[in-house]
Amino acid sequence: MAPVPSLPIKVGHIDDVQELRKAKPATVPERFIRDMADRPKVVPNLSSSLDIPIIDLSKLMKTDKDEVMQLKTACEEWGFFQVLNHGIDLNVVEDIEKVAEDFFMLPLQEKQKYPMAPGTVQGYGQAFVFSENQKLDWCNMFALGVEPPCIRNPKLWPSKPVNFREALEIYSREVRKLCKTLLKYIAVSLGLKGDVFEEMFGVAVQAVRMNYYPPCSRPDLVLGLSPHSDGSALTVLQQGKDSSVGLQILKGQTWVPVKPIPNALVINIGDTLEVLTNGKYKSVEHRAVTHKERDRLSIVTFYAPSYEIELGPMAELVDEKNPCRYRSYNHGEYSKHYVTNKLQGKRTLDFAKIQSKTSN
Ligand SMILES: O=C(O)CCC(=O)C(=O)O
Ligand SMILES: [Fe+2]
Repeated sequence: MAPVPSLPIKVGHIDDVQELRKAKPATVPERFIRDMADRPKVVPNLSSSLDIPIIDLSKLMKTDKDEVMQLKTACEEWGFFQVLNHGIDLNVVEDIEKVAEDFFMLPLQEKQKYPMAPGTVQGYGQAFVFSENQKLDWCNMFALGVEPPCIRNPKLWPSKPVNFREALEIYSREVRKLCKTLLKYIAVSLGLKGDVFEEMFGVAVQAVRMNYYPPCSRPDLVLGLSPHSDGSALTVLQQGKDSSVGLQILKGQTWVPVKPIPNALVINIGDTLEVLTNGKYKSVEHRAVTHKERDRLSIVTFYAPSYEIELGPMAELVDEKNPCRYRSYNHGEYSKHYVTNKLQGKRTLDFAKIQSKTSN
């Protein structure tokens, strides 16, 4: 979450979706209704045979060869996996969920004490809205920069619920450890030294976004969150315990639902890792859909290198068969590019792609 320009941005009136839900208008307001091609197909109870891979971290930490292979396949073929035995205490996971839920359930007036200014990405509101005619997501967001301390905006850290700050600090510390561990084994799975990312990243940037999706009377017309890939190196996503299925990832031409598994965390490869691995491990487009009766909560941590570093494909992953597919750039610049553009699939990564006939 890099700083964003101070140009005035006109986004028009943005309805708060929780308030809309309470008011129960006869129709969904036009700004939320997607163009035909972008609408989610609602396929009731059709359980997809495709499931994203599951990785057991306790096995990885014993450098179990099979598990490292599974991780490699998960990163190469899916860009997404669920991690079991992630080592984060259940209380820590439950506490963050509780404070996030309590925050979203506060009266609007209280939440609006922490507004996300148009064109910025921290605070309460809707991120990635840059114009009056842009379609809106059926989602309320609350996002905060966490590490390093210089990216924090203390005015946006809420005083209610009272234990919010403490729960977020503890959770973020644990997720940071998890990201470092995962990156170590991701490096191993690439045949690289385990500490290669840790050494390269400097003081890593960590931000959290809590997404709350109220039920929507017409889930067939709206999206909870527009299709996008994450700008991070790695993302850790916690799905609320009682939440409906909502996250979907694009595999080929199919949107595959990510079914919540109790006590698992969802991990995905972000754009930064795609660039560093020269496209061997790709970020994958994903989106959220809504449900007619059930709400959904997700708590998402983005983990990325320091804004200071220059990055590009790692030399070990570039050769004659795998020519360099991305240019080198400053990570802070990419972050700024990411947060100043609307979410539109993987288009943000065009920033770094070297266009060639063979690139995809
Ligand atoms: O709510 C979800 O499952 C998706 C969230 C997400 O992709 C994001 O916040 O970047
Ligand atoms: Fe995402």
